[in-house]
Amino acid sequence: MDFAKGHGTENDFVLLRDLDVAIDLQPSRVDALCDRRRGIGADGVLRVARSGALLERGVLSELPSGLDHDDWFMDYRNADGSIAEMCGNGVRVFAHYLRSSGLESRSDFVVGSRAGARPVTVHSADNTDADVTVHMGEVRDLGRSSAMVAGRKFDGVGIDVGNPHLACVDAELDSGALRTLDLSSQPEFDADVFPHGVNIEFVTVPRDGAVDMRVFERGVGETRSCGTGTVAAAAAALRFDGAENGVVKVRVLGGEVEVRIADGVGELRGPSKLVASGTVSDAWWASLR
Ligand SMILES: N[C@@H](CCC[C@H](N)C(=O)O)C(=O)O
Repeated sequence: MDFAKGHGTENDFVLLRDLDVAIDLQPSRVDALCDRRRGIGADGVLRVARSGALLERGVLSELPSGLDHDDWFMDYRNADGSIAEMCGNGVRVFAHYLRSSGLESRSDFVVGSRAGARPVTVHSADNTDADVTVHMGEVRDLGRSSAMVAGRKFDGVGIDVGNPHLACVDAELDSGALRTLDLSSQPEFDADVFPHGVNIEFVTVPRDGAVDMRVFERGVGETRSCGTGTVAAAAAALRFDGAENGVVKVRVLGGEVEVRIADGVGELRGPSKLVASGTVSDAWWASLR
């Protein structure tokens, strides 16, 4: 089984090219593949296939809105094997892989996700680096909620970007305090508001159009970046300033991305890097249960 490894601002993925949808991605296998000691190591897995093939093989029960059979589909799995609706950094890396592997030659095309179609613009791409904009769709308000970290309460706003987020812009959180926040375990959150779990962003107040962010991802733990999380953080930061629309630079542990929010719709621009490719041992893969 061939794989590629890539990351978007150090949110890293194993990509599996599976146009026939023949690979069984049961959770225990994804978990092992993403394990940084037992496997290759990654925050998630991106199966590369077309929407129609995933539908025919029963991986999708229906085509998400706006997708045609021929559209590419990013079949995303979190490191613990759970399925998530969307992954913003993943879409950039997925689009980069399509271009670098020769599967796609256009600069503008659609990448499907369980949250629906996510059109991309590939501004530049070579075999290692790319610069990609993802049209992230609707940014929906889920109301106010809060998270607890080490006995400290963080107020935030629930935001749906295809997947659920709680973005906590905190006036007392400067970049130093953000750095020392202990995100080694799951922050507490209100399961009545987020019955399917939530990705939680801790965000400094906007200054000169930029914020710093750390994130604890559902199904993964702390990651060095989360693309959908940066869109949620940008929306929350704009709202903190009393604005609905604008452009926000979001600095994460693994780099920096630019988010544009206009009329309730998000756009994410940032880098992608492809760092390796190789073969997963068939015997090892078959031995996983
Ligand atoms: N890292 C991703 C988000 C991946 C999914 C998330 N963990 C979830 O369960 O919703 C991103 O870049 O958006």
